[in-house]
Amino acid sequence: MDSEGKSCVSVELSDVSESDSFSDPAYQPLRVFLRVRPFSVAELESHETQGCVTIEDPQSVILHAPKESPAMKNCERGISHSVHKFTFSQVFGPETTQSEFFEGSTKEIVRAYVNGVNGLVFTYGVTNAGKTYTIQGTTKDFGILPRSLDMIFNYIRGRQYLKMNFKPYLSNDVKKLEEAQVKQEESIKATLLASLKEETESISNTVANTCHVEPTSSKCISRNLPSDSPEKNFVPTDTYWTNIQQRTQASVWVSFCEIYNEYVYDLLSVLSTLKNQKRRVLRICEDQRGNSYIKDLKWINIQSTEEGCKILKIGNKNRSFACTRMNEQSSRSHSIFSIRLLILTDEHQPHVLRVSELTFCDLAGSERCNKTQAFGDRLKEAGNINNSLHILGKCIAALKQNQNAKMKPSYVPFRESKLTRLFQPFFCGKGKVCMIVNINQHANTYDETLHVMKFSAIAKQIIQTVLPKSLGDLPPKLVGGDGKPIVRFDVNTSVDDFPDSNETSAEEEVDITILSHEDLLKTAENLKEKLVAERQSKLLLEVNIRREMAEAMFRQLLETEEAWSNRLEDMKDSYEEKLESKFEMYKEAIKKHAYMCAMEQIEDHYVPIEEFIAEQEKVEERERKILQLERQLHEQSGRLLTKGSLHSDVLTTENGMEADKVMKRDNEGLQKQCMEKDELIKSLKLKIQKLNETLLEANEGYRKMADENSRLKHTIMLKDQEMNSLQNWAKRVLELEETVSSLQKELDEHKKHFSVEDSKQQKPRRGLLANLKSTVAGTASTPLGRGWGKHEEASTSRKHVLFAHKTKE
Ligand SMILES: Nc1ncnc2c1ncn2[C@@H]1O[C@H](COP(=O)(O)OP(=O)(O)OP(=O)(O)O)[C@@H](O)[C@H]1O
Repeated sequence: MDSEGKSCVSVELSDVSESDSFSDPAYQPLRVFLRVRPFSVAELESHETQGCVTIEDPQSVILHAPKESPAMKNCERGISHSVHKFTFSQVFGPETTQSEFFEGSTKEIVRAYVNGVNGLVFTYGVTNAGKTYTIQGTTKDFGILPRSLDMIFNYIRGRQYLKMNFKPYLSNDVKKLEEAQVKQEESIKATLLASLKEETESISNTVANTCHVEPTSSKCISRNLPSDSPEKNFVPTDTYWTNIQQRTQASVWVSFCEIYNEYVYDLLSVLSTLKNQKRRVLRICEDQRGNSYIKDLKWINIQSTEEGCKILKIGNKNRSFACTRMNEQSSRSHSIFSIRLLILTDEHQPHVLRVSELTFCDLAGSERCNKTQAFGDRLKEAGNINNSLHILGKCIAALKQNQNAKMKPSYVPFRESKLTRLFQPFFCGKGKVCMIVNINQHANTYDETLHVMKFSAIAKQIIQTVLPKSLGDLPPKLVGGDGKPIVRFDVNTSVDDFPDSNETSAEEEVDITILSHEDLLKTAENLKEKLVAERQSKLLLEVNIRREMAEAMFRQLLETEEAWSNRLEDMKDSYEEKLESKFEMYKEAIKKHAYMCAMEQIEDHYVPIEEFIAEQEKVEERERKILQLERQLHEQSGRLLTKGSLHSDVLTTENGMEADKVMKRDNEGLQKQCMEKDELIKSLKLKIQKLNETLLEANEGYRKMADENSRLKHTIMLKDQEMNSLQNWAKRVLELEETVSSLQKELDEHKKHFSVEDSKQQKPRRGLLANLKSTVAGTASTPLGRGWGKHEEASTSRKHVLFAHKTKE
């Protein structure tokens, strides 16, 4: 890079060295990896712009803004840089294989996971950047998820607990199932796997290439991994495990769900073929330790990588099935695949030693809806995706800020979206997090990619996560088939150490009549907080949706205006062209007509000009002769008169008679010639007159053309006026925009007002019912309640205004 380029570089990670000091994975709770997708054959053939992404070294990458991109334009205006440098835990270039990527990114987390540390791996990036490819891979080249399953089964090989009577329960507990329940589990699993009949063959073949399934079907040995692969020689580092491994066994359970439009759906629920059957929405709850879990989510026991892959395929199938039915695109939802590893001890009388969870989340494409031109359902969908990713960004930014002891700790809004609620335990010190940033090298998605990189730059700066007091690190509980606690799994703890088994396990299942006064107050307080958070998130969502709607409408109006003005311009041009061509046509016709007339006349009376001149000269010559003869006649007569007086009358008479005869002859000849010439002159005058008439006709035609011309000019003027009225419309749209922003400010003020008023609401503690009543009444009568009502009215009136505008349109 030249010096000029260097001066343009904005280094996004100022504290790289600081985070590098935590190079020991044990101290690095969040690692951020970058994977750059290679160009596809089609992209290479279409000469997709290259050179936007340059990998500088294994930790850093440089983005160069392509020409004509908004980023480059901003750079030219001096608003931002054209070159950005980003650093990551590791950068994987386009040539990286799936195996190399797994080794370098996820393996560490799986190693910790089998030793009891929870893990979260999520992919982030724009659509088509390779997120799904990285997590799932292809049937020929597995992604990190099948590879992790393979590693887990390799690890527990020979120590696998094959019965299904210990099942994951709530967030971190285990349920011991009765015989009947075990049978039910087995039948659920069989039904689920049967739903993949047709694909079974191909999966078996593919997985057989990866795993060699032993007769028990529970043991799977990697074949596609090199013989010296660390997986094969993997030795648990956990000393505790090593000491007790002789009597430990492991049971693996998986779940697969998706978050679509802020609703959680189970992808392992067998869907009915009925067309109008709606998918069941699942709820996110919290256990008494504050850990989130998805209520009623299906957990399926798997006994090999092959089964895991089948479950993945079934979930994908259900996902795409639901998508086709609702006309969605798969990348419009966040998919979450979780693996729970139950470590059991004592073969004869098994107890659960610990439970660990590894979650893979394939986030929806992070592109913004402005680019996708979304409306209606698509806009709502994009709004929800944007919102959940935005809240994830807010949580990450808050976590980053809270690392700084000098700054006031800020609220981490985990509860504002389903996604962050589920991620919360991982970000709160309950495990390791690995963020995989996927990017492609397309110039046309450069701005989105830059946005993704900036997001990840903040995440990369998180070097320490929080552990709130409410999230105590209690060991898992064992409950019976009826859901009542049996024992808490701690080898050193007896059953007696545990409090009343009727403790609340999920917030929505609380029976308030059994709660003490203090607990009730706490519950009310919690509910109030949740209500506030819920309202805030809804408000935020509404503001976002409104803003995006307004933007979309404004864009649409601008486009309409542009289309109309283009149409007007086109019409103007075409009218002008038509006018010009008509005018030319008439001109040509007149010329032709005049020429034809002239030709006709010329044919009838054609006298070549030379002849005409010669004739004229002849006439002039003759006139001169006549004059000469007349002069001679006068002279003669004069002389005759003189002679007559001197000579005899006889002579005079004879000579005079002779001269008279000659003169008479000459005179007659000349008169004849004169008459002929007069005729010629008359015919020529006639010709000139006819030519004049033709000229008049041509003038008349020209006058008509001029009239037509002025009429068309008038039409153009009218169209100009129409265009002006459209421009007035555009101004009105701008005014609407301002109204929307002022409404937004109003909403913000309501929010502020609410939070101030809420903090004032401290009531004296009284009896149980009185407290509840006052809490409810207080909430209803708060300025927020009223403000909320007002806001509803305002929003309704705004809707009316918008509706009125739309009707006008
Ligand atoms: N590292 C890679 N090597 C080869 N091909 C890749 C790689 N990464 C992605 N691809 C290919 O690129 C295409 C898009 O990848 P993928 O579907 O994983 O993108 P995505 O980010 O999950 O998209 P979406 O958000 O729309 O679901 C696929 O055809 C995939 O096979």
